[in-house]
Amino acid sequence: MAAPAVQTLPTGEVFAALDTSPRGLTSADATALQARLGPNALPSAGRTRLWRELAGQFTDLFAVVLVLASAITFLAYALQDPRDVGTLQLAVAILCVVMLNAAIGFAQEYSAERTAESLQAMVRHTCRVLRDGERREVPSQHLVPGDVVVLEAGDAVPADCRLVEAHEVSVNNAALTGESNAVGRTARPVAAGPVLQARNCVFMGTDVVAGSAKAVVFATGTATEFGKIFRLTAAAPRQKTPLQRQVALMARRVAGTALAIGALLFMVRLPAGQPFVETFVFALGVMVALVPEGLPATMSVSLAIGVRRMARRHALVKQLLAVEALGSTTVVCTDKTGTLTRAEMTVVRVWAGGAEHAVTGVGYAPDGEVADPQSVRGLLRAGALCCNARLVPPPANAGRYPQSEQAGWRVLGDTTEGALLVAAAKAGLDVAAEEAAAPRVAEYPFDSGRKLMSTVHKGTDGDGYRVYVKGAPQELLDRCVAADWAGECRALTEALRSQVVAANDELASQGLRVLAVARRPVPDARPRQDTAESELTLLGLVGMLDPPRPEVSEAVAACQRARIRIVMVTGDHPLTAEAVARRVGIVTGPAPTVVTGVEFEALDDDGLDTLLDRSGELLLCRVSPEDKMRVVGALHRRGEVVAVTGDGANDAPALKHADIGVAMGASGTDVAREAAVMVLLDDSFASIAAAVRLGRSVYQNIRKFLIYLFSHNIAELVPILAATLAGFPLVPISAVQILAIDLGSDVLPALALGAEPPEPDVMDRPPRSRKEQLFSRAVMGRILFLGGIQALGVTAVFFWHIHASGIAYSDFTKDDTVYREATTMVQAGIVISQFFNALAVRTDRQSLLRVGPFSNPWLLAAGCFGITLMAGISYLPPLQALFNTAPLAAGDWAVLAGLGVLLLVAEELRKAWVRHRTPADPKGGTR
Ligand SMILES: Nc1ncnc2c1ncn2[C@@H]1O[C@H](COP(=O)(O)OP(=O)(O)OP(=O)(O)O)[C@@H](O)[C@H]1O
Repeated sequence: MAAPAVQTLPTGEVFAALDTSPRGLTSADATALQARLGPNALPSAGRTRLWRELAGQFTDLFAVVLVLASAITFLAYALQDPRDVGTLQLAVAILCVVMLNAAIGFAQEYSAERTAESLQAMVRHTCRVLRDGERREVPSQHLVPGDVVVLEAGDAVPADCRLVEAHEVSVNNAALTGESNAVGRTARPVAAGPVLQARNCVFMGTDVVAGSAKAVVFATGTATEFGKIFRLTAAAPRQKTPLQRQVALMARRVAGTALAIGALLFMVRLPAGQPFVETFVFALGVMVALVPEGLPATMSVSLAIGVRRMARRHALVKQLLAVEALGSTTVVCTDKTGTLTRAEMTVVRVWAGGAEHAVTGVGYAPDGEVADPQSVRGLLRAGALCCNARLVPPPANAGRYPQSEQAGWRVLGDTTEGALLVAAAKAGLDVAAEEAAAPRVAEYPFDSGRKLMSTVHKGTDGDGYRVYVKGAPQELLDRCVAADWAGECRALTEALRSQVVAANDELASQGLRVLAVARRPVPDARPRQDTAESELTLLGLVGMLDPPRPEVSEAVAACQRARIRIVMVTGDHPLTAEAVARRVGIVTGPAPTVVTGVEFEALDDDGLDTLLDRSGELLLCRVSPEDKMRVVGALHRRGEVVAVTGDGANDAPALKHADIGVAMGASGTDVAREAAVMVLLDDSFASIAAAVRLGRSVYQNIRKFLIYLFSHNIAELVPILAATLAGFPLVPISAVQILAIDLGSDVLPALALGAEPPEPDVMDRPPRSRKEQLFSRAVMGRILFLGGIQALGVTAVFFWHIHASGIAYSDFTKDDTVYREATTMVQAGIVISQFFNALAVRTDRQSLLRVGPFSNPWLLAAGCFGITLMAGISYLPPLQALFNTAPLAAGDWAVLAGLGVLLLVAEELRKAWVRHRTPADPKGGTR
């Protein structure tokens, strides 16, 4: 197969040169060729990345600081005389911290990558291809050279192909050439030269941005031009979300504070007569212990859990950023067809010559009837000839599997067109025979800016050609000069025009999508588009029913409770839009603001701002993708966090511009899916609402474990400072004990908090402000409150135990049993109160009893693990030796448990007070 010459061949010779035919390959040939050539895919990234990822964990700033601290501690141990085994333990413990941290970070990144891969696999990558003379939809991986593919605006080009038919087609070759402007393509032969420059070829990795085409595949997989230049070298660095950056910044600040506290302790204790090396090692230990090592990893795990939960609710998030932004969404601009409705169009009314005709039947099965079919056959024939969609009958074995999804009739292509084909069949038309009798010679494809589509056909009686046009009635009516009135051609007078408009309004107000159909004769096969679409004769109107999705009303209500504004942005008629909006609950009031594309375009920026200022229900109808982009930009400027849905190729700019671009996974184009950060597998609005709910809960969960983790730092630090100030010669809790808490008993509850299910009232609050800092005053306040109670408790327990012994401060040594018991009580006190703390932080302002103290079993298990570990540290001799601890009496445990309960009660009282003070939580955010 001489690929370089393929561009020079006349279209008729392309098929033979590529061993195929205009009917495409046979399935058997395609399967055999696939077995020989392999799938049409590019190899995935090499495995070496794993090692790079692992190594990357040790180059992190925290890791470097900790490795240095460990090296200094080893050195200190070597210089000590006599050598203290505790110093060695500390050095080893710090190294363990580094290892553990690297392991968590690595596991998290590895699983995030696997998740991304499996999410990727959930999005369909299919293309339309002719096999055995029939149009089929197959996975792009199954393409082989010789396949004849059908391309439409919005498709990603699945392989390198030579065009054999091109209708106003243009492609974006940016991925291949860097040139981002759309370039026109033709089916005509071009001169020999580099294939990449051939204007009659399209290439894998590029997108069709307009028009439609038929093309023969000449190279697949690694043999494509894209495959040749494709190198999966270093993957693009993964962007950190603002939330991750905030946490990283905070962790760094805390690390800086820890360093300062370490230095302060060193300076305070040294003049108090403590030996230099020991004091230095102690200060270093405190510093290391206060650094929140596992925090960034816990944060990423929590985001990754959010991503997985969203995937389960049919929302695939391509960037972590979206998880975060979803939680603060304030406006959702949503499409109508497919998102709020099922996109299952059925023609129920046909209007022609002043009379309305009902059509019966549901779904795409052509079983039903058109009242008085004779009088609408011409209209339905024209509509059906001007379609690219195909009706697919149920498979032969469907009878055996009546429940199967495939059992019914399906539409391949646009469902609006599918409905027209079904209506034509119900009127007794054989569309295939009509197509054969009046073959199509040219096409001006549908685009949502023009809202029209036209095709040119050979006249059946051999006299010239006919143009058939279908599209939005308003647009089409403007181009009509006459109307077919029961077989008679009448001039379209103002009176007649108003009759058509009234019929259109009547159909639209029932929530029907209305299409007008028209025709005109032309002398030649390739009229200019503006000629083809002017001086038309109107044939009539077709009204289609597209029922709302049942789950949407509830999701709309949830968004309204969550004070998220829903703006419907549709290309449809205002009355259709309003009827559907009422049905799903987007419009409830008597007078929603309905703005059409024409009115919208007349608005300047100030006018647009005033429009958006008006609170209340807003419907934007008959708008183009450019208008959508403008509205997103204006909302964005006003500080709103905007989620916008899109499916077409020209929705891409709006999807990119929005905070959360949401593409339709089932019906959307490849281009839209690439531009979006979230893909809805089921196209449903309800999935957006579900994702917002999960996004909010991810943010809440992150706040929960931040409060949990940072509050215990206070409990670790305060007793040390108190002892230093009180002149007690030893530390109430050693660095190794602190590390045991940070890495032994605290990590799992923090992870369990990150996986908390959404709180029941998460959608009953307004969105969090975009400006709200993660470490808001409220969060800091809670850290101090909870940490303060713990700190006071354990400090009191320590000094009470020391004082009760009656021994003077200066007589205490490290080996003293009373000291070892006291220090064990401090450590156990923190572990136990952290268990209660974890329960306390589960809710922001609700009583824990409302969510149920036992509703997160992972958290309870993690807490029990921590307490068991602590019991081991207290009772097992080897651990006693390692941590310098002693066995506690039952009464001691009871006192410590009392401390935990006290913390929980204090927090419940605080929540009750907050609920009493701000019952409606008007500001949102800090709850
Ligand atoms: N295949 C088609 N051929 C001709 N006209 C069409 C076709 N599909 C839709 N239209 C007309 O164009 C109008 C706009 O359709 P378009 O698909 O751009 O709207 P949309 O913004 O996607 O609508 P929605 O919000 O309902 O999803 C429709 O109301 C219909 O009248």
